[in-house]
Amino acid sequence: MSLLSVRGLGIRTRTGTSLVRDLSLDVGEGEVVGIVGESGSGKTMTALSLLGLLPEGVQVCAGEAELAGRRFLDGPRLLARPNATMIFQNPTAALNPTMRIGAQLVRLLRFLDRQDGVRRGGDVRERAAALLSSVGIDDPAAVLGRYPHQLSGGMNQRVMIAMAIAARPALLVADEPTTGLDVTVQAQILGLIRATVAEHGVGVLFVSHDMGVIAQLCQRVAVMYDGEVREFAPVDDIFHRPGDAYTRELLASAHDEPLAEEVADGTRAR
Ligand SMILES: Nc1ncnc2c1ncn2[C@@H]1O[C@H](COP(=O)(O)OP(=O)(O)OP(=O)(O)O)[C@@H](O)[C@H]1O
Repeated sequence: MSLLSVRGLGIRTRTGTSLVRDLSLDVGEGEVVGIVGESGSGKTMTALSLLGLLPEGVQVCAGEAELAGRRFLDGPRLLARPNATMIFQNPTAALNPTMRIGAQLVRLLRFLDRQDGVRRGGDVRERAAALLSSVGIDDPAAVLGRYPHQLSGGMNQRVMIAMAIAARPALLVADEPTTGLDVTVQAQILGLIRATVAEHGVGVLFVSHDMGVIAQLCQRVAVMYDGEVREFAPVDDIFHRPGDAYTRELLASAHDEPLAEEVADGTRAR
């Protein structure tokens, strides 16, 4: 059974411009599903709609979505907050610039405790430090005392991922989380997402315009063009047997012969 199931999703502006049409996809437990496509194809709107985070003036107009068997989206109505969290492209902007990392994490953990109605033992600051360790931050005590602008983009992205998994979501939605990071840091963050999937069994919906990143991380891929899914298939099919002319165009423009070889010889991590 799918963890996330989206059927016939439609998104439009309040003035009637259609942004996404009849989009269907699903994500299994422990699976990373990519959404790829050129700028403006509707990837971000799709991701935001699933968390009830569409910008002012943009709304879901059709379709339904279920997470772990519970319907949370029914046409324009968000029935419940899905057990999903989001990782954004620009972590430094997504964090509060005026608060130290420790204060932000403590506030989040207290909020989550209240939400769960659970009184957890242990010092909340220690739990915050443990959370940072779990995302590969070697000196959590020092990082807790810093402001976001005092950390690198990659470090802030680790903090964002720590915050995203603190809520123990069933689904992580990541929108270009490695765009703008240098290649080495990008590889580390992708490794962290992979490790998170392995450890917590979450499903991931991973938005990217980068076919290379998609090849490294995803098991299945939805290719979007102009608000529609043109092809939804296993990553090997997308790279080796693309069924849609637009997918072939996207691959050609990515100039990623080496990546296709990686997929073929199995050196690509899954
Ligand atoms: N706040 C908004 N109000 C109205 N239309 C919007 C808004 N934000 C984006 N759009 C439009 O929605 C369409 C889909 O945009 P979206 O951001 O989902 O594309 P994308 O595939 O994620 O592109 P990118 O890779 O550049 O982020 C585009 O035509 C865009 O202009």
